[in-house]
Amino acid sequence: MKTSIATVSVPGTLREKLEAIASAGFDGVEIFEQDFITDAGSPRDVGAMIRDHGLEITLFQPFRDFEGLPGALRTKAFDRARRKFDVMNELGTDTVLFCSSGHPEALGGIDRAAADFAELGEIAAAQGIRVGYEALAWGRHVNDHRDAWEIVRRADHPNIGLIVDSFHTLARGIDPETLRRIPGDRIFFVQLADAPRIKMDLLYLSRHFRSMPGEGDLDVTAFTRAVMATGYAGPISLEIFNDQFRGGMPRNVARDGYRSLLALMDDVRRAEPEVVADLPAFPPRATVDRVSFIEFASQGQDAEALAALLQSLGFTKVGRHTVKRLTLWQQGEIRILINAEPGDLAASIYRAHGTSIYDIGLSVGSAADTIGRARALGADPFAQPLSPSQTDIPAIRGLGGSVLHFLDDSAALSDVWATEFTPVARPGPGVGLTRVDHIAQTMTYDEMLSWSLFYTSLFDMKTAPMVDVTDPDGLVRSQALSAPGGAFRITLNGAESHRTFAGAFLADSFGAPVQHVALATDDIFATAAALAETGFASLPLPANYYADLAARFDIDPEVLARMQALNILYDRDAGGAFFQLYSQPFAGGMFLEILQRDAGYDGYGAPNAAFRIAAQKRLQRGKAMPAR
Ligand SMILES: O=C(O)c1ccc(O)c(O)c1
Ligand SMILES: [Mg+2]
Repeated sequence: MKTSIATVSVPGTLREKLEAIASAGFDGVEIFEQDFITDAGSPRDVGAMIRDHGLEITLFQPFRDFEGLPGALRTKAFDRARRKFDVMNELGTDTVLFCSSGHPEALGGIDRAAADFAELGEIAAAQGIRVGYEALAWGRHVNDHRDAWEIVRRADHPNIGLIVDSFHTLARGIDPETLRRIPGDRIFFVQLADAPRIKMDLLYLSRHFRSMPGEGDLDVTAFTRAVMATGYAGPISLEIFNDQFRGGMPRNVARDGYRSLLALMDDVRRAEPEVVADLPAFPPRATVDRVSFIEFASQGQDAEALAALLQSLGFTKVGRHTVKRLTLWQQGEIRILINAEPGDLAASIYRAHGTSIYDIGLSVGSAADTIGRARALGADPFAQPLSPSQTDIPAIRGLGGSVLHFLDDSAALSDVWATEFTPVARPGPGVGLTRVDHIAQTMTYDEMLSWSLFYTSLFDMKTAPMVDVTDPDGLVRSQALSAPGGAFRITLNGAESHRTFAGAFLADSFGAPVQHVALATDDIFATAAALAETGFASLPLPANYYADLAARFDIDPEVLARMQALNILYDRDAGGAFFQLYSQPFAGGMFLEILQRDAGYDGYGAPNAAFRIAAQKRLQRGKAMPAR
């Protein structure tokens, strides 16, 4: 299988694009004509530069408005084609994409278009060129791959074939199974792109909102399975027009593309093993059973303040690391570490970001397989010097330079707590916190797709629809990802403005990755009552919020009064009820959440987010204002 990506998908100058594409691991590139024209090199020089990067030119594109034109326009279109074939020969590529015409004077008619392509086929054959015809979803007369195929079939020329693009088929709601009846050797090229399912003009959606396969809502896997089942053996190429990617870092965009393409082809292979050839073998998506630990980087007085907060939340300091300045706090199955070791990554994280959660330990089916898949998909492995008594726990880099460690039931990894920590106390009674429900990460809006791809390509996790959260000073987009049964949940919060609570946290902490952690209890009223005794300060909510709850839901007035007294928030959906309680912000905008969810409630209390943010900001402003 040959992997490819269109130059239009990656930001930068042509040279920057090629460097990024080659280093991500692609075999080839589609040259988007504009990227070639803007370069100062001759076609031969550009071709040589591409090959010097170890890349093949898989396609030259696009040639627009060719078929169905009358008179002089038709003559000019053929002349244009000849000139472009010459350029292609100098560049060193033999396949070109002709997209269906949008020309206002194009006449339509399947036989007219077929006749144009039959004639073009002769010219192409003489110049050693293969022409692939693609139906644009907004083409004037041809906007469906089935019609494009009929034109190619009737043109009946060996140098004229079909090009299919998942966007054009899936965004129009055309059943991808219809591809299975096209002979694979008549398909000259395959382009892949995903997109969000939003009602929008298709041209606009395609030119601005395409995304890497797996980042959107289209069934690119079904499309690719159908194409591969035809026997198609040419390049598989990404063609992604996306506004955010245009402003991104070339290397990151190319790396994400390669990651998404490999994950996709692996899915196709697992569904239809006989249709995918020469894809390197790597393990399936990892199953995450739970969050095994959460590690803070903190030192000195900040670490003491954090320890006091954990104590007020009912955690017990149960262990001290045998060699490092690392303490282990526990309650239920929740383990929290505070790392004050001077030489560790934790120390540099603390210096750069202040107290922050920089390391998350996940309990997975197989730590070795998880690392195997992560490496295959281009994740960065993480390691730091260990003392001889320390266990080498497999790890990779996560969001914002943070770390993800993987633990499993293997002999070496299952007893790290016993072997590396000296017990200092038995866990106390606690306040009823049982497990980590979810981890909330904050990033810029432009990074959201990249991080959702990171998690969904590596772990068995699904994305929930994006929701808008209003902050008094801007909008925050929030997307949840969850493993089956909610065993592991992450919410990604994309801030567009530094003035939002999320954006200010991001700016003030120089990009620290975790803004809050939600801990589960089976009885939030009992937990809140216990917390009232420990000196824990919850986030106060206004009476208006509770009046609104009373209006929206049928809550027993006595229960509602207790919720108000304890600052408990509420939500309900068809699956059940959901209760939340927040800590006051600490360490520059971090906070903790305590929640109780019915088994059937799969959300995160999104309707409450705006009230939570307003309350947090009110508290911050109150603290910032001098006492009078
Ligand atoms: O948006 C376009 O014009 C365009 C051009 C070439 C393609 O292959 C495509 O899918 C879209
Ligand atoms: Mg295309």
